[in-house]
Amino acid sequence: MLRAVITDIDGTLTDERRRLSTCAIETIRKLQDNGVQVVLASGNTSCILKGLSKLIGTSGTFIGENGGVYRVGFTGDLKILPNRQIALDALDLLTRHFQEQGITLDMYSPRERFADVAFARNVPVDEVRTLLADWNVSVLDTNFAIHIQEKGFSKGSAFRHIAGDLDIPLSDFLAIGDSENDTDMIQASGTGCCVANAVQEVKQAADYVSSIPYGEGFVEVMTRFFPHILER
Ligand SMILES: O=C(O)COP(=O)(O)O
Ligand SMILES: [Mg+2]
Repeated sequence: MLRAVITDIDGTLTDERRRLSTCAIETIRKLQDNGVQVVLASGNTSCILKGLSKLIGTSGTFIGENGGVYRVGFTGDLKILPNRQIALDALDLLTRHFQEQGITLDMYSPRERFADVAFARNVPVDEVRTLLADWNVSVLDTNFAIHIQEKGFSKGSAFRHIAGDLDIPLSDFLAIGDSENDTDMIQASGTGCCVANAVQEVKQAADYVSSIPYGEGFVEVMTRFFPHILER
């Protein structure tokens, strides 16, 4: 039985300019108030996730940095899993490579990250992947940023830890997202969904794709799967 939701943020609860959708927030509050645990799962930093959990009104459980960090409930400790040094060493190589082309990487929240590194998409992600092909790192393009992290960590891997800690089977979760960093989380859940603006890889992994994009698409999916709460 569906009793928890794990949701991506950028592109799923926001519009294309990263502004939170107010109807998605209202929907999360109704779910949470009616006993459906809502977990945020994002490439964003734990600072942002702590604030959003409180201000949106979720369960307090979140995944940050694409599975590099997670916390269970508002009082849980922040768990930091990967070795960030590997990502920093890879970043060094990228910085020198793009510097030679006169391009400076535009880093996102470098001081607030414990597990990965993230930068703007003003360099070709394929070139980044080629440069790091032999490294023990994953390269993720979220449509909002490029992230580098030690291999073996993802939203899906942190999701398994969280489901175990909460004692809720993965099959009782609905997962929803939009980008390649959401694919394994969507596959691991009992009900995998995505919004209409999702990339093709995610649409293929999902059981259900909304007909409308972004936050309104999130509301559409939740109304379909939790009609007893949201259609009242
Ligand atoms: O941080 C990003 O690049 C994207 O974040 P998201 O995982 O919430 O879409
Ligand atoms: Mg996203």
